[in-house]
Amino acid sequence: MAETTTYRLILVGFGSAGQGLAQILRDRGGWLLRRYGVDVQIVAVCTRNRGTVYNPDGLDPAALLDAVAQDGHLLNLPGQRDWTPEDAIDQADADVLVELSTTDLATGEPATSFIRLALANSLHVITANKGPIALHLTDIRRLAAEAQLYRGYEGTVMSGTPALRMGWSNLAGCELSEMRGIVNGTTNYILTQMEQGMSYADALAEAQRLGYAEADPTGDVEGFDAAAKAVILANVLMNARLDLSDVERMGITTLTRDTIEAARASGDRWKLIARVWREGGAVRASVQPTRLPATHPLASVSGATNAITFTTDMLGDVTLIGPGAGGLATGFAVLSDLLEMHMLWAR
Ligand SMILES: NC(=O)C1=CN([C@@H]2O[C@H](COP(=O)(O)OP(=O)(O)OC[C@H]3O[C@@H](n4cnc5c(N)ncnc54)[C@H](OP(=O)(O)O)[C@@H]3O)[C@@H](O)[C@H]2O)C=CC1
Ligand SMILES: N[C@@H](CC=O)C(=O)O
Repeated sequence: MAETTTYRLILVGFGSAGQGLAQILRDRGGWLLRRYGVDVQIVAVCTRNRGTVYNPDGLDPAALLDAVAQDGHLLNLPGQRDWTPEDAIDQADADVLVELSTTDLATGEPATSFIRLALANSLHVITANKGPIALHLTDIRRLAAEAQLYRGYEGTVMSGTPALRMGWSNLAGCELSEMRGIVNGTTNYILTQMEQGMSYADALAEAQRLGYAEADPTGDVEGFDAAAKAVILANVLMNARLDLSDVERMGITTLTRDTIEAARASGDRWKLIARVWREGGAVRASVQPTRLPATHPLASVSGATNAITFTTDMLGDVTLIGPGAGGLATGFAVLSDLLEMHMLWAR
């Protein structure tokens, strides 16, 4: 019988992404144990308004999901705690903080403080929250290295589609001169629906219902989310030191249905394109709505699907396409970091 390693997770945030992870553990927990020898237990779930629960022997993912589906909260489950996330990080018997609270691109808080506290308390950290990684990556990396702990943030760019891992690991040894693509699922979904005749407001409401949009969708439609991802790509994969204010940014709110339909009538598509490139000794980044001819490789990338093309010195262009948003895809990103930690790092 292969050795089993147990990972006890504290989840901060149980929205679309947290529930996606719980679904994966509900449906694949046994398979993960057999296939990889990992026993992944959620021991604590902390939310802002929907309750906080703790069981040192593991909470049942199905019960967590049923409670949210039926009651809209966790307040009727056993294991209630009057805990803040800080209390959970201090008091729960756990190995990993999974930080999935709301992204705040102005301060990175409160997520960054949760992450710092977790690292100080000897917990590994996995997050899909773009605030801490776009704003405080250097500090988080340093704290994790000093404490000899894992920090994973694959889900911050293209959710479960491994854009960062592709650049960092699979393309290691190549020099990257440019990265460009569609890195926000919500806006790509909205643009695709508007091409079919749906109104902007209905398309946005649908993107929210499907769990693609940020809690404040201004972050999506005004291009801040894509700009944060451009910063993360630049800083992680090109060793840059960009801030959000360095990104030339324009969202999709200037595009009307008429503009989009007119482009479609002539075979073109509007896409929100993020671009990061080397220029002289500097790294630059932009996010702009761009009209693409139908023949362009990104023109047919539709819905919440994302795509990124890495321009490399040895392979030329390498393109990765896959889901860019959604609970299950983001839950998978967390799982992929956990398995990386298990397979390459923590053993
Ligand atoms: N959804 C997606 O497709 C993707 C999301 N991400 C990122 O993952 C994170 C989670 O996204 P998602 O699940 O969609 O977001 P949701 O808005 O669906 O859920 C956010 C969760 O965080 C909780 N929360 C917010 N603030 C606090 C706080 N101070 N303390 C404790 N809990 C808090 C909320 O509590 P309550 O339930 O009480 O409101 C809620 O449970 C975000 O940072 C997002 O940017 C990254 C990639 C893709
Ligand atoms: N709101 C984001 C979620 C993933 O990062 C998006 O739509 O891409």
